Amino acid sequence: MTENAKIAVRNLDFYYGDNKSLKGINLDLPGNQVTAFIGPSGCGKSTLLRVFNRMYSLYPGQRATGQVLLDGEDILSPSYNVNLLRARVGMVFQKPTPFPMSIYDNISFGIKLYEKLRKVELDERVEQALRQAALWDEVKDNLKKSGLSLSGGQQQRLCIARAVAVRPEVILLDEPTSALDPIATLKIEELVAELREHFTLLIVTHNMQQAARVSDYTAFMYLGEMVEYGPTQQLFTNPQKKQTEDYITGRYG
Ligand SMILES: Nc1ncnc2c1ncn2[C@@H]1O[C@H](COP(=O)(O)OP(=O)(O)OP(=O)(O)O)[C@@H](O)[C@H]1O
Repeated sequence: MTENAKIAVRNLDFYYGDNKSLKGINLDLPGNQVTAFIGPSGCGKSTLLRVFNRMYSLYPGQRATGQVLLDGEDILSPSYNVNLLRARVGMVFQKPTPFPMSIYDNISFGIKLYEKLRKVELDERVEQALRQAALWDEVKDNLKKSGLSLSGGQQQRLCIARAVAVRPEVILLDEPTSALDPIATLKIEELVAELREHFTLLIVTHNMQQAARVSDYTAFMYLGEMVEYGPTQQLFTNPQKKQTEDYITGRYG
């Protein structure tokens, strides 16, 4: 394992029933960086992302073999507590999914699951999370309003605030801008770049320009395999594999 790997993936296979969707993945992901996962539809990007917080374990018939080491500890081990894992590895989905409750409660809900805070401390944490998600100025006078009353882009930033509020180490983003307009998309991209100061971010995107704009490292996947992984600039300007070159120049996918 390289010394600065926050997450090290070792010989990871993933199965939906009998269907093998990830094949022998090996990867070292650095901390406090943004890594983008790209590749044609069905190549396994979302499947891989969902392994990092064991989201798949909610579904019978889905299983992973191999190792995923978070700071050296195997999170796939049955003895690794999944609640602890979800606190360490947060997730933001494709469609904004605020809870049907107030903006304040959307944020405080997750914090209360893990910590007992006094009201003033909770207020501070809610404000801090909303500031980190670049949403505070827009909602500070309306914290009691429903999270569902916000625009799509604001709702997605609320979901990011909800994720950062529990102070995870890693944040998984599964195509977080695909339901948003270009301006809301730009805001989320800027936010992702800022958040790397405090978190390790892993983002699945269909959009190669987005990967090039927001990420430090890019992983190109094809048919369940990790074809190429490296610094984003190198992968886009000087790919080492022909498959990568074909994909980024638009020859397939
Ligand atoms: N719930 C499921 N049951 C069975 N097979 C699945 C399931 N979800 C995904 N797969 C299969 O696993 C493979 C990888 O899918 P995955 O969704 O991870 O790809 P992806 O790269 O994220 O695709 P997209 O860009 O279209 O979201 C595909 O062959 C897909 O058909």
